[in-house]
Amino acid sequence: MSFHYEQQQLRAESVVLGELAQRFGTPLYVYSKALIEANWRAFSEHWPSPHQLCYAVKANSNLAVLNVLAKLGAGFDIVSVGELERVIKAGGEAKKVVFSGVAKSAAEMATALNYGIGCFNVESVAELHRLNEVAGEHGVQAPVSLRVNPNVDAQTHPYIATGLRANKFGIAMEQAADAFREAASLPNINVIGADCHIGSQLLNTAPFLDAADIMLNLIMELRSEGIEISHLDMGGGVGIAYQQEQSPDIGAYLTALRERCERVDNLTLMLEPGRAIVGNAGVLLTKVEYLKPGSEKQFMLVDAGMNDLLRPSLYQAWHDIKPVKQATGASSQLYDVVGPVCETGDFLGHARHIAAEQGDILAVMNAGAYGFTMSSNYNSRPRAAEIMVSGATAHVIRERETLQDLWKGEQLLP
Ligand SMILES: Cc1ncc(COP(=O)(O)O)c(C=O)c1O
Ligand SMILES: N[C@@H](CCCC[NH3+])C(=O)O
Repeated sequence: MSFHYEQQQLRAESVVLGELAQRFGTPLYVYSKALIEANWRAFSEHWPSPHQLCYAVKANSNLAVLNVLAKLGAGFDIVSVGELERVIKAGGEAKKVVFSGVAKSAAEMATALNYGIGCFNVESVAELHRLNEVAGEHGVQAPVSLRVNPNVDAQTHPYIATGLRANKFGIAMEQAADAFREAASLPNINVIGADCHIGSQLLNTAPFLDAADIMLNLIMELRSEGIEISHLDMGGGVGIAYQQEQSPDIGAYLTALRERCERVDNLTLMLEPGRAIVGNAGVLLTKVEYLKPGSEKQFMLVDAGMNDLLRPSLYQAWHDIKPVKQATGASSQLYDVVGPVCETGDFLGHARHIAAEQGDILAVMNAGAYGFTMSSNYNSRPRAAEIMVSGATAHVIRERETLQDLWKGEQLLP
């Protein structure tokens, strides 16, 4: 299944990636439907009842991806009205949506209330008051969970750690109980949950379990005061193997989490996985434009850049880079694989041994999460097309942007 070589050709399920590059051009994102489904089931099959899994839409928000997950019964974690509208368009149910994000506007709150979303994950007391007002204007009570910042070190890249005191996310642990009391006193707020999300790409599950203990203690304290928290949402963050790391065993993690939660009665558990669902289910195909022997290094110049896949430039993230055809005759050499964007920081991989020559197609692996969703039009580069493979069939799920798309809405002065 998924991405593998067969007769020296890299395939997505049974589709040859080199043929997709020829048919649809590059740069090209390609996803495996079967792998997305298998990743989802790794969570849902280990997850106790009552439960709700909310896929984090920011990881990959293509409508086809959301639709595949909606059909498996997924809920969704969103951070904007744009993501909410995508979920609805893709057939997701508003009541299974949780709305995270530190700076929700009043207009976004109103739209979410109109759709009847499942829960607002509120991240500050100021936001709580705004939501109370907006809900009042709509004559409804807003279902609310407060996002707590448990001050646990996620042991991940500093840009994607979110659960430390110094981070902007959630309500500080020291202030959390008071914030819940305040929430419970507001007429248009219905406090139903508590949540946290300590960071992304965690390879060790111990910080999640530490955070769960902290959250469970808080929930017990609040319940003893009559504040009936009915769900605990532990966010996303489960990491994947980009290099040779050992990724967490989902079953073991969920079992450990479940055992901890058993000490609180009638508590619904929720999770918001993103990367673990789509990360390894996508690749970015790119063509070698030139080989350039420098005086110090050799460069492999490819047609995908930091605007297509930002992770290496932003986090020094490592993605494996493989030729889609093995044994082409090219000899393996050491290259910096760099893109066409006018930035020294525009690279896909440094110091890689690759056997490829001009015109060959490479696959940048594990690019299904935070790949296309973080892409941009920098240097006036149209964004890539996206393909979803299912068995032997390749479906275009997003057309390549055209040059006309680039200046849509722009106006010359009169
Ligand atoms: C609130 C929230 N939930 C879920 C996620 C998904 O995280 P991941 O893709 O690491 O599972 C994120 C992103 O880090 C997030 O900010
Ligand atoms: N964008 C990040 C993950 C951050 C998730 C947002 N909370 C990445 O590519 O790894």
